[in-house]
Amino acid sequence: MPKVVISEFMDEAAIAAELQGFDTLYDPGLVDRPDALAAALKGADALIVRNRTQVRGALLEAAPDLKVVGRLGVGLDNIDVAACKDRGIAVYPATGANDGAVAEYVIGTAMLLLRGAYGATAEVAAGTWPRNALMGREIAGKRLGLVGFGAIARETARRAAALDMMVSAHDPFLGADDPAWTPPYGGIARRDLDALIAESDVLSLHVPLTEGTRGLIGAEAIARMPKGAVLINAARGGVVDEAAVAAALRSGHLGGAALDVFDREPLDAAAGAVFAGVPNLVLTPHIAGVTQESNVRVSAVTARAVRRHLTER
Ligand SMILES: O=C(O)[C@H](O)COP(=O)(O)O
Repeated sequence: MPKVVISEFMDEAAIAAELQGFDTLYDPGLVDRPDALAAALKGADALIVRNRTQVRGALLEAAPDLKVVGRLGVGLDNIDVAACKDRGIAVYPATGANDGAVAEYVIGTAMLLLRGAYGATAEVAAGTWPRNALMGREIAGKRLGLVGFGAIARETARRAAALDMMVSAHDPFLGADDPAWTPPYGGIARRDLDALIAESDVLSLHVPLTEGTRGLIGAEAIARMPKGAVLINAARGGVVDEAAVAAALRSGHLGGAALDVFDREPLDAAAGAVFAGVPNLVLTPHIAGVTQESNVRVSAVTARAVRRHLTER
């Protein structure tokens, strides 16, 4: 009976539906107990992870029988994909299953930060009536700039267009004749990165963390964004310089920012100190892609891929 180890949280109904008949160990706390995880991996055929379990080096050494890794998400930066390939271990990301969740996060934070009206509950309840101070901006007519134009960015673009935004994107891996630039709801303006940064009222990042994207949006790039622009990073920490974002919000050059991902996760109190008292800032704990609905989809897709790999090969 194939043995499956699951080291981070997932939807238990998907385990019951897709992995019945397997010797399954579901312990979402294993990620924080490396010795227990290594012991559990002895004789394991499959491992299912989110983004915290580091599937490389010592872990792979501890799992000589591993045949498949299921990734409950799309980013693969916690997996040494080349080492897995060398060992004949298949890796299945949950491609497409959390696109909508991230797209809603981007649209939601863009509207929240442009409007700026939703943080006054205590003042209003206390009898202050800050109408002029809370006169914010509409999303309609603003230009959304997408850095990277893969599946999540495209879902974001579709929602943005429905809200009457203008949409531009930069993606060096997508040729000018790719049909993605001309979706049925209207054209996406194809831009180089400098032009995109200079013209976007809302700039949203949709790239993996690589040598080429680390530090992509630093102080210099932020200075070239229009005054009052909103920056959203629900992609990967390290693509954005967090201290530069904090400084630009304090100076008022940026009108708002939403950061869901960080150079160091979890963000500890020392690393988070840079954000203390910074205005117009939304910080969330790497949750843009994780909703109740996406957890169900991601878990089903991943468990199914693992089951098929173990039974149909
Ligand atoms: O890569 C992803 O899909 C997101 O970062 C979410 O990842 P998760 O599996 O850790 O929720």
